[in-house]
Amino acid sequence: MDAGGISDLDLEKYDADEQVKIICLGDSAVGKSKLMERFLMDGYRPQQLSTYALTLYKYTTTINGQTILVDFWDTAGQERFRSMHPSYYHKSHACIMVFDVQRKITYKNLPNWYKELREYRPEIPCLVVANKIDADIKVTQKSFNFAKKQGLPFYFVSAADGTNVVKVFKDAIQMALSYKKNSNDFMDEVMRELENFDLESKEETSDKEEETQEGKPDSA
Ligand SMILES: Nc1nc2c(ncn2[C@@H]2O[C@H](COP(=O)(O)OP(=O)(O)OP(=O)(O)O)[C@@H](O)[C@H]2O)c(=O)[nH]1
Ligand SMILES: [Mg+2]
Repeated sequence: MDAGGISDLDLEKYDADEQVKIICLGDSAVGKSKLMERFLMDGYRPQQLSTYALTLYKYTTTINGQTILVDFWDTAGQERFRSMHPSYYHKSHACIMVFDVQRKITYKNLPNWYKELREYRPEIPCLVVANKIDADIKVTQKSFNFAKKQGLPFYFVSAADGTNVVKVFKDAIQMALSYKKNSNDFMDEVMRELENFDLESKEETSDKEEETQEGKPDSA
């Protein structure tokens, strides 16, 4: 909208039929940037320094003959301070909230992220993503009930091997679009689909099994 200097990317905007903004939330090092990179470049570089500047990824896709421009926002490492600048949330249409299945603390912090999200964006679709399942596939049998309690769609993913990454981002785009169009149809459809989802069926295991290596940082 605010075209200062018009770059090639800005020009795309004017050709797009629809434009949505999708934000990513979650503790540091849960894999937010890797997930974006995985989806956008279908590649994965195992080592990278934390993000220190806000990164905006532009993605164009065609859905039902319409050109959709998606702005994916990745954080500036502000999450270390447990709070994002309000402009991060401004006019966003969907949120991908990520935790690391190998570090329980990142799961425990989800309610804080969710609370802040809802202060700024009470209604936007929010997808909960359990990342790094490649490190130990058994985690998909543990119960992570936060999403269920809040009535949010939940996905087990891996930025490392790509499991479910495309699914999450495609669903996020669809939900962002339907939010913008003020319809809950797609959201309902996804919730129904996820209820029958294979991995989800094993979720009623005990809370104990949720214990992982709490506080253990990823080795660099
Ligand atoms: N095993 C495994 N490691 C991953 C996966 N995704 C990310 N990582 C690793 O986790 C670390 C953090 O990933 P980032 O994508 O930088 O995490 P981030 O959430 O963007 O972190 P900040 O930018 O600091 O907020 C990196 O060392 C990645 O290589 C995954 O799916 N599996
Ligand atoms: Mg990052």
